[in-house]
Amino acid sequence: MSRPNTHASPFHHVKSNKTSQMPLKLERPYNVTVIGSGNWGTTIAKVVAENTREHPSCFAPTVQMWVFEEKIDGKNLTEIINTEHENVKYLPKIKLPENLVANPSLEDSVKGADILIFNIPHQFLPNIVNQLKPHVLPSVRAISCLKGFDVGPKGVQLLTDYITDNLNIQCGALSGANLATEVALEHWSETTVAYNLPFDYRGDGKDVDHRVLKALFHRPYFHVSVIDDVAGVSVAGALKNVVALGCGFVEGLGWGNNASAAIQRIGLGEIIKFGLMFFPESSVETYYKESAGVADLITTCSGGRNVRVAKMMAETGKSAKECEEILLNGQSAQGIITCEEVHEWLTTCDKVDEYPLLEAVYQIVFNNVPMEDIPEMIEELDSLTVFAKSENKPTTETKK
Ligand SMILES: NC(=O)c1ccc[n+]([C@@H]2O[C@H](COP(=O)([O-])OP(=O)(O)OC[C@H]3O[C@@H](n4cnc5c(N)ncnc54)[C@H](O)[C@@H]3O)[C@@H](O)[C@H]2O)c1
Ligand SMILES: O=P(O)(O)OC[C@H](O)CO
Repeated sequence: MSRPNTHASPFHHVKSNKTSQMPLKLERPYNVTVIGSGNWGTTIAKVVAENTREHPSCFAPTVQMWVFEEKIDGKNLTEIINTEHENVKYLPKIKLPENLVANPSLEDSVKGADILIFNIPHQFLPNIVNQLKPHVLPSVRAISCLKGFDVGPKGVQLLTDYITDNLNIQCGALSGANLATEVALEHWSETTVAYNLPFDYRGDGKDVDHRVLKALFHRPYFHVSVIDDVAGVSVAGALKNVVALGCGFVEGLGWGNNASAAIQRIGLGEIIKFGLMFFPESSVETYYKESAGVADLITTCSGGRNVRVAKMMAETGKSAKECEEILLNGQSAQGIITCEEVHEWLTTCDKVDEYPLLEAVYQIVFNNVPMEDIPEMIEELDSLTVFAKSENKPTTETKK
């Protein structure tokens, strides 16, 4: 079954040109804006600003970074970033390039931009996109670093498609095994960028393509692979956060590495199944070959914010929201919202039973189901004889 009512955007399905060995020559340098300045938003802005500074013939050196303004000890965060070159709240102790300019005005930050990089917790996307609508031309190209889905009248939608549909611009995705602090410290890692050329592609050297994106994101410490599979990259990035909550539960219960590995194995299976069922354009190879696939699952389940929040839930009995607030100082654990979106969608299409782990995480987070029940909740039911819990007598339940 694929998504009902999915809007067929005029943009999506053109295969991109491959990265070639020829030096990159553009008709003019592109202006780049990063929308968002949290833990990952600031890190990606740093990566990009280092590259724009190094390649002035391809990119205007100054990178605008839109900041959701807030006061830190009575001072505007934008002012602190622009004078101390540090995001003291969301990425402390990391020096930012001086050509990265924090801007509190969304409208002003995108003025003249050729490339927009979306990097905010995805619950804020609808509001941001609404504000941007009058200010973004269709010639602009975008990359989304967001993790999550939009579930609404169009069914389950990728956030890249949400951006395309609402702003009428082509949008790709960036995702990988990328804990922000490690990338910010310039420890080596890999990432995946997925992008398709739009139908109104203006031609080599006149538009954003795979080579431009590689030049924009690749650093000696941040190795970029550019592919076409926007759906695969997006599905893997969204769902691994839900799986990471499951890992946090078993870790917090003290069940050890074997239990965490079991959750990741089952999680990977459900991620691939979800991708192929609802986004059949995604490629199974992306889930196990790309950094955005299994590698991101592993790193997120080892040291991400979702695993930390879930572990604290197990250890303290506090709710997900309470733990997020206590642990993350304004940052967001996206798995909490994503498991709700996934539950809503699977309920709508009557497929909840086919995703026992994703559903178990939702039930634990939102309905206080005991996390100790995880093994029974995720038991694979296909052609198994299951013992009815209460009476301890065999029943035969077979998955529909
Ligand atoms: N942090 C990571 O390690 C990491 C790595 C890869 C991908 N991601 C993904 O990147 C995306 C952005 O994550 P992040 O870590 O940069 O954000 P974050 O979790 O640090 O969130 C904090 C940001 O949200 C902003 N914010 C708060 N209220 C807001 C509002 N009402 N409107 C708009 N913005 C508001 C804050 O100003 C701050 O910039 C997420 O989808 C996340 O899953 C994160
Ligand atoms: O800290 P998390 O759980 O939001 O995950 C971080 C990244 O997505 C890891 O690649």
